[in-house]
Amino acid sequence: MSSCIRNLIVRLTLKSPSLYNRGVHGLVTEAGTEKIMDKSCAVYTLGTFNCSRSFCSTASLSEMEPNPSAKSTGKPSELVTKKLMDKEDEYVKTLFYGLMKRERGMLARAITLVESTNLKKREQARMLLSQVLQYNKGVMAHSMKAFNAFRIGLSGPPGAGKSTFIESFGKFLTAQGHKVAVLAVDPSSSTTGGSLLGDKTRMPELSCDMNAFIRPSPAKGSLGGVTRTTNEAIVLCEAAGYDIILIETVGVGQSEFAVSDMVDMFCLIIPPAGGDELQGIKKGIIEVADVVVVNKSDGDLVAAARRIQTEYVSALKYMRPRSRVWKPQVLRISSLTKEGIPDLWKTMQSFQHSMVDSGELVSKRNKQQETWMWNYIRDHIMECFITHGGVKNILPELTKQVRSGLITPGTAADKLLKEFAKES
Ligand SMILES: Nc1nc2c(ncn2[C@@H]2O[C@H](COP(=O)(O)OP(=O)(O)OP(=O)(O)O)[C@@H](O)[C@H]2O)c(=O)[nH]1
Repeated sequence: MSSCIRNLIVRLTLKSPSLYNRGVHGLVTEAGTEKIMDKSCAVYTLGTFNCSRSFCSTASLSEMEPNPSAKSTGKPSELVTKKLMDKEDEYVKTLFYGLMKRERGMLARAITLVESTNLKKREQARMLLSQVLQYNKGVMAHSMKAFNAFRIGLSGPPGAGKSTFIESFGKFLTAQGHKVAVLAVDPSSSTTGGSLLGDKTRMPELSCDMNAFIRPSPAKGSLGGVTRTTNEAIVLCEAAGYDIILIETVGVGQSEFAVSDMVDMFCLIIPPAGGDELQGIKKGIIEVADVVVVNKSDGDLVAAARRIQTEYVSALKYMRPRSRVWKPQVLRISSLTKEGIPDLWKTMQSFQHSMVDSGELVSKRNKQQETWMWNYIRDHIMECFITHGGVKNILPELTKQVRSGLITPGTAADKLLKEFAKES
């Protein structure tokens, strides 16, 4: 029985000699039209395709035939830049198709590319990302969804049990057929020389799971740089078919706030302890939490976990709601016994539905795109600033003078900015 492929993104493998000889490279379907892309990146509208299967995300050309009544319009598309397909960008092309094929190794290499500071690689990363963003947008349009993946931010003080939680929660999700990516944001790794976040040894079972992808935090970088690359890694993971992205952060600097700016839902994980033990939690972070998870609610710790839950429930009552449709919840779980994890997932899904149905998720993501752009600009300007020859020459002396109180920080900043304004 043949059925028509409509409104879907389909990647073709280059198997059909006739189409291949005509230079046909792949097929992109877009909002009701089916398009075929040739090697020079011109995109031809070919009408509908017949397929022996109702849907497959990857289809070989042998399974498809162009509709004989359809005509090629021969119009080039602006969707795909010609540059991408040039020979020197073979690597970008390999990565893009590797992502489409959902190869974990290619995803890891693609993330390494976006993390690179090498100028040529940055250019390649930009090409890859524009292709991937276009692809993700197409997938969303065709599946009529407001998102490809559910992005969940996780934060909490050291020892709260984040990695134990990610291990249990991740396994719970993959058992339900989800594909889970774990990314980490840890700008402190630039000073400690290496990050433990996202370290696979902290999640031994999940790291062996074929439906999970764990990426440690980059070993160096400013918060701006790390969040930019994390934003980009999210987009790459989505293209590679991961439908749940967990972004873990340590409570260092402003990293939790940066993460809350790039996720759909922000989840604060705390241990059943108060006072000094909760010092790691920054003021204000509770205000951005959509759910507070009291972990370790097992054995002798259940009573303490209940007490903490009550405290947080009353604290949240006095906070100004950030959403019209969602009130932050406080749940108790045990990452060791896995008790409470199914209920937590239900709560997360209910959050997701409310946000999608109300349109809040779309506006949140739109706003996040803008924040991402500004972070990118800030990061780039800072990089230009500190690598500027003149600035580099006077920075150590001026810093010394500011520290010893000889000049005001404002005066030093003015001098540095004046130097920066000169040609390097
Ligand atoms: N009883 C109990 N202990 C737990 C639970 N979850 C984690 N732990 C323990 O808490 C300790 C810290 O757990 P981790 O998962 O390493 O905590 P973390 O937040 O990742 O810690 P950092 O790596 O320091 O950021 C370990 O000894 C865990 O075994 C839980 O649900 N119940």
